[in-house]
Amino acid sequence: MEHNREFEIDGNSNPIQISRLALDIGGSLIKLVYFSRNSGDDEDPPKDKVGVSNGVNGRLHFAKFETAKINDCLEFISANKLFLGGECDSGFQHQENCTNDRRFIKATGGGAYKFSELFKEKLDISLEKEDEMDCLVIGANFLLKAANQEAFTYLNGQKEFVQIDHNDLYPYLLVNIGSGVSMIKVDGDGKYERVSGTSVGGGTFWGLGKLLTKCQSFDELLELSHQGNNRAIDTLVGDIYGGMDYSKVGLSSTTIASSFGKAISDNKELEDYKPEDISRSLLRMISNNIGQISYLNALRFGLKRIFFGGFFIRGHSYTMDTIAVAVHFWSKGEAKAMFLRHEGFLGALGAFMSYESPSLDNLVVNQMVPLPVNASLVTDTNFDTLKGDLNGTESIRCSIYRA
Ligand SMILES: Nc1ncnc2c1ncn2[C@@H]1O[C@H](COP(=O)(O)OP(=O)(O)O)[C@@H](O)[C@H]1O
Ligand SMILES: CC(C)(COP(=O)(O)O)[C@@H](O)C(=O)NCCC(=O)O
Repeated sequence: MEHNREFEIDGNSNPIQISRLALDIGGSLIKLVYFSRNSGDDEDPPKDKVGVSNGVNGRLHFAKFETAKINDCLEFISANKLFLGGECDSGFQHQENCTNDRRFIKATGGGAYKFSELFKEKLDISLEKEDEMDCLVIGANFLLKAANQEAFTYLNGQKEFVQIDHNDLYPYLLVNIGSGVSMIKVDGDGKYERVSGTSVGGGTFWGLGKLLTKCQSFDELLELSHQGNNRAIDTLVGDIYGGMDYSKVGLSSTTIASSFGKAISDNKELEDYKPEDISRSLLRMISNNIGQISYLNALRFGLKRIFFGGFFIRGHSYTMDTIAVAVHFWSKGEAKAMFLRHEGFLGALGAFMSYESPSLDNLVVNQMVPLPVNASLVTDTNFDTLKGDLNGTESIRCSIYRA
């Protein structure tokens, strides 16, 4: 995947190369965000007040790898020269006066510490570490302000994009469902507090699911859940109340009373249960639990909007519906669960935005234009495109210009 990286930015003869790469190396996945200019993006570059072009059109690319396969990621970075392979640091290179500066790329997540030596050894790159919570919030705030058709609600199978009023964005609760779950109260740019979390997160679904179903990949486990019936293994209120509701406390007979509860009484072994039913029940249990804890934290701080990020969700309808129903049910409709198109890339985007580029001061990323409509619907099938190829990249057209 070669990028054309030589082009004019200010109308004079100084070709400037831009190719920024930022990483979020988490407990399960490595997320990459990188900017490059493709030949088809040279029309109508951003201009300053006197009409001189002061920016560049290009694309933000999003890609991910399993952290366990970090060598594949290193190979991808090297093969595509995403760190520029040049002599300059931070991915910005003004060819005339480019000196052989220390090469570094911005990285966040625990892996930025754990794999720092590996990047140095394999690619001769230093990882410049950015705080994980800082990056999550920067990434979320950026997307909620810069990208249209980013946030959406999903309830009873209905997906609706939400237009966010920038003046009414804060406060909100950001719930990042990764290997574990962080819950962050966001009051403004750089103003946030991690108010809670839980270790029952995406890694729990993947880890327990792998143990109980023998699935070898997350995608296989998620695919299984489509076909499953959680009632084959969950104990419902009706199973306990002889088919009746427990109406006095508002529990219908079809409400789950105990996840995996049937495994107690049935005289069955693990092998006697269908893997798809186990996957479905596990997904429901974990999603419902996160929905409830998220609502309780929103209630604690009087927050009405909860944005869910992290790669656990994957635009998966059952996951989103379960979380949204849990928030709606427990808040009696007061709080609203919302999801993000670029849910898993919040941290990597935040790291991307943290570059300070001496050669191009005040560089800002302006309005991001989402992919054509046919690619904007976040449905399971759309994510299949990412599912099939872990290096699957999506890209968004955007412009970068001097403020
Ligand atoms: N292709 C995938 N491979 C592995 N895990 C995936 C994949 N897609 C979604 N997931 C889920 O996303 C979680 C990781 O989400 P992420 O936001 O990347 O967190 P982290 O930063 O901890 O890696 C995994 O634990 C798993 O539940
Ligand atoms: C430690 C972490 C912030 C790391 O982030 P991740 O790689 O899971 O995205 C996250 O796993 C987490 O918040 N775990 C839950 C810790 C708790 O019980 O609050």
